[in-house]
Amino acid sequence: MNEDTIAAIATALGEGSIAVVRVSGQDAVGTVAKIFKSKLDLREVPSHTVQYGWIADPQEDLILDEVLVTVMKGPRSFTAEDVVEISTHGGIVAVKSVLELVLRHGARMAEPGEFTKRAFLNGRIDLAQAEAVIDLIRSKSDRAFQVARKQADGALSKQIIPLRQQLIELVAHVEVNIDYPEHDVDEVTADLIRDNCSSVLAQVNDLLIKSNEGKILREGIVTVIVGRPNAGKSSLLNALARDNKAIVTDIPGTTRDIVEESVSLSGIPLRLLDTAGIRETNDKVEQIGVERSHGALNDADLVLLVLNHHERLHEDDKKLLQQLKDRSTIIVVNKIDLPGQLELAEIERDYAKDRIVFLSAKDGSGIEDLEKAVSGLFFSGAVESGDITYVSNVRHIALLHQTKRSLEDAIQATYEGIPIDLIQIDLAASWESLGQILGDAAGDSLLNQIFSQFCLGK
Ligand SMILES: Nc1nc2c(c(=O)[nH]1)N(C=O)[C@@H](CNc1ccc(C(=O)N[C@@H](CCC(=O)O)C(=O)O)cc1)CN2
Ligand SMILES: Nc1nc2c(ncn2[C@@H]2O[C@H](COP(=O)(O)OP(=O)(O)OP(=O)(O)O)[C@@H](O)[C@H]2O)c(=O)[nH]1
Ligand SMILES: [Mg+2]
Repeated sequence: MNEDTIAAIATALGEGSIAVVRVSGQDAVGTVAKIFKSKLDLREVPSHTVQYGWIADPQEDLILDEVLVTVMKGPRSFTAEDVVEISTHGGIVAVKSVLELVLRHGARMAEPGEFTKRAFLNGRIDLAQAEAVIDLIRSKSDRAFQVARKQADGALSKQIIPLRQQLIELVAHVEVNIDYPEHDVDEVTADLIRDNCSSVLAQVNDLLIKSNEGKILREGIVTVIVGRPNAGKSSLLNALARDNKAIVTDIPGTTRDIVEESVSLSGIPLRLLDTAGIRETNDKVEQIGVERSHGALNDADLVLLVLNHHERLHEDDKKLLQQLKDRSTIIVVNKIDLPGQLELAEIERDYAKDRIVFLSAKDGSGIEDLEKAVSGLFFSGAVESGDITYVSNVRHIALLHQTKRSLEDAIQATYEGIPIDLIQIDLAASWESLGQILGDAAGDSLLNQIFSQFCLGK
């Protein structure tokens, strides 16, 4: 258990109705008790109760704020240590002055992710669950949230733990049965290793297939091309597919139904969907097309928003720019072969430069820049694929691959007359790499790297 008591603001900084200072550690109750005035002494109150009172600077006899204080004694708390939460009035002034006072009375400022790190170090959650907490905070869609939610509850861990158990029992069993390690494996032991490794391998493969990577490799990233009529969406699909798949005319409202095509951009498989141009229309068929465009947009992993370089921004463009700014979106400024009218500054307010690509779907110039932008997004992990999966974290996927290789090596070795003590090394390695997913024996540098991605106060 950690010696020192940490504190941080747990809520977003900005105007809001309530803000929370979170304090955790051995002396959390004692620290807050020094600055909290109420009917009861905070050191005496029952755990998991809320107290009404005032935060006051005892030296200056100055009242800072009227608050509610929650006491949660370890181990029944988020960190498994004593936790005290102070709910202050919203806005940054009240909460900052309360935090400063807490820091002057014995707590130290928490590092980013330190509360969750303590929950891990104190054994309340494993590393895969802690990592899911970051995904929870970052998730931008209901589905991404659901995936993270499941993992935070230990869905992946629950599948890994029995596999590790099976492997450790195998290692122990083989250990007892080898009298002469330098000799070849006898048939009974070889069969035992093959049976167990194959069954674990099948389940590891299953996890990999269900992982994001697996889904993307099988089905491609669902990529929707949207924009106003005549922006050049169908022309872009054709340019990327190197084929005249979609009908292109200069009549706005040409595309009515969704046109689908699988393409590979720098080796990344995309399922491209060309959609009807989004606008208000009285044409019944076109209306249905526009509805389908919105539907496709909701289900997309990646969005290519096509704007016409030769025209000024339309209200419909502005709406889409706003709607898509928190999604995995690339802005495609098309028709750069024509003189520019588009108000770029307005787009650059909400979109980073590496998310904006200039091209001409007509003559093909700039298509490579789009490829670069897509692979940039993909490899940074910003593109999240739709389905509920257990494994979405690249660290977990890499460790599952490592486990798979060790298991395959062990199975192979039983056929090649390799000494048993060498096979034991492969078995132990597979047990260890599975354990690393859960954070077994995780080193400081890995933990720092993971937890530093958190926000302050988490
Ligand atoms: N005010 C507040 N709201 C919050 C959090 C918080 O820390 N504070 N959370 C922070 O993310 C989330 C809730 N997550 C939590 C997860 C575990 C425990 C906890 O105390 N677990 C103990 C005891 C369980 C029990 O009493 O049954 C345990 O699992 O041992 C608390 C909050 C969302 N809302
Ligand atoms: N000059 C120029 N014209 C282009 C370019 N891309 C598309 N066009 C022309 O713009 C017109 C509309 O292109 P489409 O690809 O059909 O546009 P769309 O966005 O699919 O339109 P809808 O299906 O009606 O929503 C056609 O006449 C294209 O030839 C480009 O890069 N440069
Ligand atoms: Mg079209």
